[in-house]
Amino acid sequence: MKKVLTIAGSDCSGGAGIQADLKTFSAHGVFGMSVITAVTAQNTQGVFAVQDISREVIAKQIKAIFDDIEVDGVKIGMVSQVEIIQTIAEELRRYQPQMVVLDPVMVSKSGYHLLNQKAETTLVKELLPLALVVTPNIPEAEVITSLRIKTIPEMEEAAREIYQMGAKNVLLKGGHLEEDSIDVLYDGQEFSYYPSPRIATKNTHGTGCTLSSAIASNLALGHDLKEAIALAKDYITVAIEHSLAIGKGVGPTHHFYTLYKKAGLIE
Ligand SMILES: Nc1ncnc2c1ncn2[C@@H]1O[C@H](COP(=O)(O)OP(=O)(O)O)[C@@H](O)[C@H]1O
Ligand SMILES: Cc1ncc(COP(=O)(O)OP(=O)(O)O)c(N)n1
Repeated sequence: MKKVLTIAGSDCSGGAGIQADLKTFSAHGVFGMSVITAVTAQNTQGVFAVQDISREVIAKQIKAIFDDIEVDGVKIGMVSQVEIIQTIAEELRRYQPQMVVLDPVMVSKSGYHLLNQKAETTLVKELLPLALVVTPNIPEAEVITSLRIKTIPEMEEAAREIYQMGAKNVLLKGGHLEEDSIDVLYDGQEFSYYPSPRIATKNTHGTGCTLSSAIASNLALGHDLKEAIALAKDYITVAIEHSLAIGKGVGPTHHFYTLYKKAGLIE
């Protein structure tokens, strides 16, 4: 069985972070493991508190996994502080996993800063070069490049700029566009496009976490990057189409719709 690791924060309400990542891994039939970087108190309405895990404990979690288990894929999500980013980068340089997907989580949908603003440049400098692909959403790409992004040509320009900062591949997600939800991949040579019609739902909590974990799973399963993204895009589209009206705010996506359907558990 392929083994995939998420290095990310915990979302106690189960919609994003570590919890979304582990559900995504299970839905892909890979064995999920987690290094927790922070514990958040959040739900479908907002983020109320964050407790970072110490850099020593983060380093020890990474060591415990890599010293014992072969890791086929890694996804990096919430990494809130400069010291935490430096620790993760040091450990990844030591263990050198090849299939690393970096989701540069900055601000939650509810507007909470999950990444300390001082850490934005550290994330780009330390983690970008270690990733096979980085998956910013439009607001994150705007922060990284200082460009304004509203259109596909503007997404292409930003993806090129992030590539020039040291990323091997850039997948700029289009969930924040006004019309269709088109994700744009730049590999340094050409652009590839992953379109889907915009699904009319407010329940999109954890979409970015889910997409990056699905890409990491597909890479671990042996797909090349373009296939891994295409399959992940299909997965997130179904998960959003069948998203769950849980809680009073922005509900989570459905990770097991296809599995439950095949098993006859839902109509
Ligand atoms: N309403 C929507 N309809 C269809 N796809 C969506 C919708 N919202 C987000 N997506 C898709 O979900 C994935 C995550 O994108 P996005 O929401 O931009 O990330 P984030 O959660 O990091 O803000 C992308 O593949 C994007 O195209
Ligand atoms: C612990 C934690 N990590 C990441 C996020 C952001 O997740 P994302 O998939 O970008 O979804 P939204 O929060 O933007 O809906 C998070 N909220 N918590």
